Amino acid sequence: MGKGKLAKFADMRDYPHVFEYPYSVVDDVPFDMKGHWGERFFKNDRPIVLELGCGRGEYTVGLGRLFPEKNFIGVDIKGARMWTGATESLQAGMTNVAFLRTQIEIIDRFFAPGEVSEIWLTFSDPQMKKATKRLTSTYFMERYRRFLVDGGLVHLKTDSNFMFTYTRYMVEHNHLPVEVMTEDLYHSGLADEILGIRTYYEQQWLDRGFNIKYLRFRLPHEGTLTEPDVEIELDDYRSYNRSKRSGLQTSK
Ligand SMILES: C[S@@+](CC[C@H](N)C(=O)[O-])C[C@H]1O[C@@H](n2cnc3c(N)ncnc32)[C@H](O)[C@@H]1O
Repeated sequence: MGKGKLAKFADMRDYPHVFEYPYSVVDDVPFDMKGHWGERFFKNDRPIVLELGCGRGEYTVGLGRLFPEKNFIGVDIKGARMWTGATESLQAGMTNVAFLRTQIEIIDRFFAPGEVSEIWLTFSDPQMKKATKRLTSTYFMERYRRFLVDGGLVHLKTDSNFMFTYTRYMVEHNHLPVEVMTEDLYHSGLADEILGIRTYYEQQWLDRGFNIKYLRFRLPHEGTLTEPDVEIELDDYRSYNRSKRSGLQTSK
C-alpha cells in the first residue's frame, strides 16, 4: 500500500531539497535564499528553471535528468503530490533538483531579479472564471518578470483549449515573441524527448482523447502588459463553477 499523506508530509519535512513556505510561514520568516539559490543550495551558478504548478514534478525531475548542466525547481502548494518527484529525485541522488511548496501568487518573494532563466507551466488549471488566477495572465507575467531574465522563455503545455486560446491572445496582444505553437503536439512532429515527458494530468487527458497543445514564448521586460479583451469559448468538459479544483475532478 502507498504512503499516506501524513507520512509524506513527514518525509518532506526531512528532505534537504524541499522548501516549504506557504503564505502563513513566509509572512513571518523572510526567505533568505532569495538571490542565493545557486551559491547556497545548488553550489553552482548554472541556469535555474522553474516548473510552476508542478504536481508530482514530472518535468522538474525529467528535465533534471536530461539537463544536468541546469538546475530545476518544482513549485506547487500541494505537498502530497510534490512528494512523488521529491522522493524520486532524492533516491536518484540528483543534485540539480529542488522543490518549493508555496502559493505561486507570492513566487516573486523567493527569487531575485534575473535569477530564473525559464518557466514551465504544465497543465495549469485554466481558471476560466478569473484571469488574475490564471498562470498565463498578465497579472502573473508581471510577477514572473520580477525574477525571470529579460526575454526568458515561458513554456505552456496544456489540454485546455480555453487556456491555450487565452494565452495565444495574451501573447499576441502584448507582442511577446512566440517561438513554437502547436494545437496538436503529438501529431506535429515537434514532440521530442523534452516535449515527450508526460505528466500525470497529461496522461489522463491523452487517455480521454484530448490533443495536447504547446506554446513557447519569450517574456521581455520592456513594455506595459495589458489583458486582451476577448471572449473565449469555455472548455465544455470542465465545471465552470468549481474551477478552483482541477478539471479531472470537476469534469461533467
Ligand atoms: C492540474 S494540476 C497539474 C499538475 C502537474 N503539472 C501535471 O501536469 O500533472 C495543477 C497543479 O497546480 C497547482 N496550483 C494551481 N494553482 C496554484 C497556485 N496558485 N499556487 C501553487 N500551486 C498551484 C495545483 O496544486 C496542482 O498541483
